[in-house]
Amino acid sequence: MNLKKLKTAIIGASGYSGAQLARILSHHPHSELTGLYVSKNSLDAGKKLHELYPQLRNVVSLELQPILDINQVAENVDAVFLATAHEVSHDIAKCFLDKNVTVFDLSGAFRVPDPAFYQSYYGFEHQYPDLLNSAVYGLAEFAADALKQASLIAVPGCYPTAAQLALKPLIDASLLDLSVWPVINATSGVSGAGRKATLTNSFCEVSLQPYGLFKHRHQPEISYHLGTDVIFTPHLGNFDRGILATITCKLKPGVSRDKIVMAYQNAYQGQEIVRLYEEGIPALKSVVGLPYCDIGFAVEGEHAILVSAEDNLLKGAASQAVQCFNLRYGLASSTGLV
Ligand SMILES: NC(=O)C1=CN([C@@H]2O[C@H](COP(=O)(O)OP(=O)(O)OC[C@H]3O[C@@H](n4cnc5c(N)ncnc54)[C@H](OP(=O)(O)O)[C@@H]3O)[C@@H](O)[C@H]2O)C=CC1
Ligand SMILES: CC(=O)N[C@@H](CCC(=O)OP(=O)(O)O)C(=O)O
Repeated sequence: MNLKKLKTAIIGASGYSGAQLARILSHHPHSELTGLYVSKNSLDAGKKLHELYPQLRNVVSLELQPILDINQVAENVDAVFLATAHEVSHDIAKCFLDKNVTVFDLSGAFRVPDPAFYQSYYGFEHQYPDLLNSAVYGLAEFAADALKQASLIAVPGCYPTAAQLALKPLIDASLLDLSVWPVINATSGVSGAGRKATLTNSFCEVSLQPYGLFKHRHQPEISYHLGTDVIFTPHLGNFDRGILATITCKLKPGVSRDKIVMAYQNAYQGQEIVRLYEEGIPALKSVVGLPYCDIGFAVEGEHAILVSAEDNLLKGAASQAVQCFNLRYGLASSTGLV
């Protein structure tokens, strides 16, 4: 492929997903990583990224810069990755779009095209309904065509990625009895909460525990994009990285194991990043540090249990954003990732 190197920048580069992006984009064959940005008053401004993440020594050489003039940053890049809080992404995406910069937003600011959803689940009034309508939801394995024309890409949430990759092929193939809502139980490592210290994610406080029961913002994100109601319960686990989702669902009468295998194979044929287990069940240790989502399942009578595993910072955030970048610019989805 003859694509020139595209100039890229990361906003929120000192955060957990921003640092993963920096690692990936600094050796991606079609990215020239030109800037790593943090907030205007960030205590990390002026530091090299490897001062925060020693594993990036000799991998990423750029310094973290305070974002003083967004327009100036926008004038000098082709694509920007927003690894920032929802409210920050919401406020700054338009500045980049106005300068014809393609925006890959890792936050939830543009994932569901319904302004009322933001008031209920994110606690702010969305100011850009037109952008909500034009944003492409970047569940990479299902969005290749839409991504080719996209200017604003809403990278799915970490739990929604794991849940949808397991459920969507079976829903699309009409194998599930959706009068019984699929039940998604998923456990995330603490890095899912971001780098800023809080009491709930401090070492001595973390203990395996469900949270956000019936109220987590990822439930409507999953339901909207799957087109069906679900019960979603996230759990916080006492490990740093990874999400494991265990999903129970009811099959339509007569649906066999073979039909499920076929539905997954049809959906993921040629998709390197989703790995199907025809035997065995995925575990976190097989995906942490890697861009894959592993999917396995078991069937008993009219029920199936689906299991998906991913690294929340990679397939759940940074590497999926790079898959979207690849597809946006006509590259193979896994370029620079495997
Ligand atoms: N962690 C995860 O597993 C996942 C996260 N996400 C989403 O990705 C986004 C980033 O998450 P995560 O990496 O965890 O977050 P972190 O809290 O780890 O990092 C946030 C980053 O944003 C910077 N920042 C804060 N305010 C501003 C600002 N006004 N302008 C520019 N930079 C700013 C912070 O640096 P400083 O404060 O020093 O300026 C830091 O670099 C969030 O929207 C999150 O919901 C999505 C999927 C998974
Ligand atoms: C363990 C943990 O706290 N996880 C985060 C979700 C991860 C994430 O960042 O998802 P979004 O991009 O949708 O915010 C949470 O439950 O809020």
